[in-house]
Amino acid sequence: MIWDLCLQKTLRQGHSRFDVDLAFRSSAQRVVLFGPSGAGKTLTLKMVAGILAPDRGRIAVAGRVLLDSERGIHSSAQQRHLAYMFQDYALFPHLTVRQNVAFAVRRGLRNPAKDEAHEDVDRWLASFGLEAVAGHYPHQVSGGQRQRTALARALVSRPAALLLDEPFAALDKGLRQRLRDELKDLQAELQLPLLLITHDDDDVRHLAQDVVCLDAGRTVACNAALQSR
Ligand SMILES: Nc1ncnc2c1ncn2[C@@H]1O[C@H](COP(=O)(O)OP(=O)(O)OP(=O)(O)O)[C@@H](O)[C@H]1O
Repeated sequence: MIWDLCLQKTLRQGHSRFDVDLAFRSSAQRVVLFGPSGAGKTLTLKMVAGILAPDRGRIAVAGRVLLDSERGIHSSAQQRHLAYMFQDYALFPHLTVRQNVAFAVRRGLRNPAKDEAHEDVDRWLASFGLEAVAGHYPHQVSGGQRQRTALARALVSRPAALLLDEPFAALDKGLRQRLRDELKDLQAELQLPLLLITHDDDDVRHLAQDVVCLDAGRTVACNAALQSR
C-alpha cells in the first residue's frame, strides 16, 4: 500500500463549520485528488504534509506511519520529510532561482549565498534547464521557469513523497502539457509517491494511476464527481 489515509477534522470559522471525514487507500504511486472547489483537497494535502493536524486519523505513506492518533504517533512536518508545493509556488522573491532551490538544503538559519556550491542544487538546476536563469529573481523568469524552480526546490531535499497542489494551474495549455510530461517522467525515474490536486481533466487522464474524488470533505464515487461537473 502506498497511500493509506483516514482523516477527521472539524474547522470552524464564525458560525460556519467544515467537516473532513475521509478515508482512502491506494497501491498506486501517482494519485490525483479531484473534486469541486471547497471539497477539502488542500486541507487533505496539508494534513498529509503535517502542517495541519487532524482531530483524529491515520496517515501512512509507502509503509511509513506518519500519524496514528490511536497509537499516539504524530510526526512533525520535518520528520515526515515530504515535499509540498503550494498553488502559487511560494518562491522567495528576494532570493535568486539558485538560492530558492538551495534554500531546501541550507545549513542553519542563514539564506544560502548566491554562489554557494552544492552538487544536488546544480543537478536539479541542470535537469530542469534552469542554469541560464539561476542568477535571476522569480519576477525575472517565466511562469514555467518559476514552476520548475519550485519543483527543483521540492526535490532537492530528496523527499519521501511529493505533494502538489494544482502545480500547473497558472500555466498556459502548451506549457502545462510539457511540464505534465516532465513530471510524469521524473516521478517514474525517482519512483516517488505523488499526491496531486487538480481541477483539470487532462491532468487526471495523463497523470493519474488512481483518482480519489472528494466532495464536502468526504470521499465520493468518482463517476458522480465527474458527472456533476
Ligand atoms: N482555516 C480554516 N478554517 C475554517 N474553514 C476553513 C479553513 N481552511 C479551509 N476552510 C474551509 O474548508 C473548505 C475546504 O477548503 P479547501 O481549501 O481544502 O478546498 P479545496 O477543495 O482545496 O478547494 P479549491 O479547489 O478551491 O482550492 C472550504 O469551504 C474552506 O472555506
